[in-house]
Amino acid sequence: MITMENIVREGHPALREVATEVTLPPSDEEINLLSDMLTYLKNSQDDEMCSTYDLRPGVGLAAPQLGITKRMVAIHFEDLNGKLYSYGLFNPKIVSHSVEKAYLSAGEGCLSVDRNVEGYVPRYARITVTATDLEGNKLKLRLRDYAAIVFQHEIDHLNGVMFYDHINKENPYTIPDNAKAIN
Ligand SMILES: O=CN(O)CCNC(=O)c1cccc(Cl)c1Cl
Ligand code: NI
Repeated sequence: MITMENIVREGHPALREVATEVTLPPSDEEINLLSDMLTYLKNSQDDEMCSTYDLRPGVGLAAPQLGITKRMVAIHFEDLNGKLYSYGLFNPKIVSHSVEKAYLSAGEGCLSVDRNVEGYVPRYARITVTATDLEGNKLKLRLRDYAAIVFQHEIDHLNGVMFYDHINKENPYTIPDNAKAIN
């Protein structure tokens, strides 16, 4: 099982590389890895597992955070309307996005960042993502608000981008232009 020991931290080169596309169909090793990434997220959202294995909670995880520069991400969370987003994705790609931006008023955090970095992270309010899931289905996901933000945080990891790269250096709490707050 994946634990925090497997997660690389700031300074590890994998976090600043552009990850490589996975050749489809994925190998058994790649399928098992992506499945283990999804399991990490589920474990990290279970109080027992969290305390037993000293896990930090997460709603997404990208392979570069394990030092593996492949375009694979796992997402697992329930939004405020109770909609479950649970995906293991190969080669996710943002194919279109809104002009409007959005940001989490609570800011963002990252398992690969062992410190609190304050400030608003401006992102697209709505995105369309194509990807192949763990079962080999080609997906086209239209995402908005919190889901859109989480997917962008993960896809950023595949491009060597950290959430704080987006924060305004002069004033971290600058309200980004044309952006709406998401609580
Ligand atoms: O790359 C994934 N992680 O680092 C997992 C830990 N961070 C989170 O779960 C998290 C927390 C707040 C906002 C966003 Cl957007 C995310 Cl993604
Ligand atoms: Ni992260």
